Amino acid sequence: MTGFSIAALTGDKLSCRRGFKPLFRDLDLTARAGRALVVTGPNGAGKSSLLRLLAGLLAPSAGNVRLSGGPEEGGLREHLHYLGHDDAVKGALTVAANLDFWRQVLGPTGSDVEEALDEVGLGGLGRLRASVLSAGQKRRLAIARLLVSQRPIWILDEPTTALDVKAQAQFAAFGRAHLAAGGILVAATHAPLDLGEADELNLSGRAIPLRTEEFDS
Ligand SMILES: Nc1ncnc2c1ncn2[C@@H]1O[C@H](COP(=O)(O)OP(=O)(O)OP(=O)(O)O)[C@@H](O)[C@H]1O
Repeated sequence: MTGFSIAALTGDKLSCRRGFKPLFRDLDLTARAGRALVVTGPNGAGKSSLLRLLAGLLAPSAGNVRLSGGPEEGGLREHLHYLGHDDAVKGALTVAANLDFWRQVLGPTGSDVEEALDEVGLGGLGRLRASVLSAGQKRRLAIARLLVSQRPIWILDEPTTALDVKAQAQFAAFGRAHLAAGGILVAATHAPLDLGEADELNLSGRAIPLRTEEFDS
């Protein structure tokens, strides 16, 4: 992997609402190159919502997200990989065609398709229709997107869901290699990810209590 030059992804005074519900307010965070930021907290605490804010997929109700250092050109979205809960696998396409699609969309700057499938343990399955993959295999295919295009920022929502123990260890190795290359990695998780020394942002206790008038507005 090549070295990356973006120094940090920062959220300043972030506030978030989902529907009528305020989730958190005035949240400051920094994800630094070379050190994972792990977002934890109970179900419904707002981890996925925060990751969507950081990825530019959801607008904060206040505050902003910014990059420091790195190339001037391109917005945040051109520099990041976002893996949500949904694996974004098209069942009607083959495994290889799914990955090739993402390689073209995200930029073919990493491993080629066959290589990446081998790396995630899907070698030999490229010609299979993706609809027949198991849940863990679909997650492996989603993780292969991280390998076919080199992007400095990885924003990952529960990346090891459905992965067996070996695939979890493989994912951890990919994450550590990304960080060693100077990448930024933010992950929401309920389980340890084995990414080396990491910063933790725990959203429990940050939830804003609902007030009845918020149901009425
Ligand atoms: N599109 C939406 N519209 C309204 N409310 C939403 C929407 N998406 C999420 N929410 C609510 O926001 C809250 C936080 O959801 P979020 O998915 O961010 O939590 P989470 O911490 O990632 O949870 P989990 O650990 O269960 O994945 C939940 O109460 C959820 O119902």
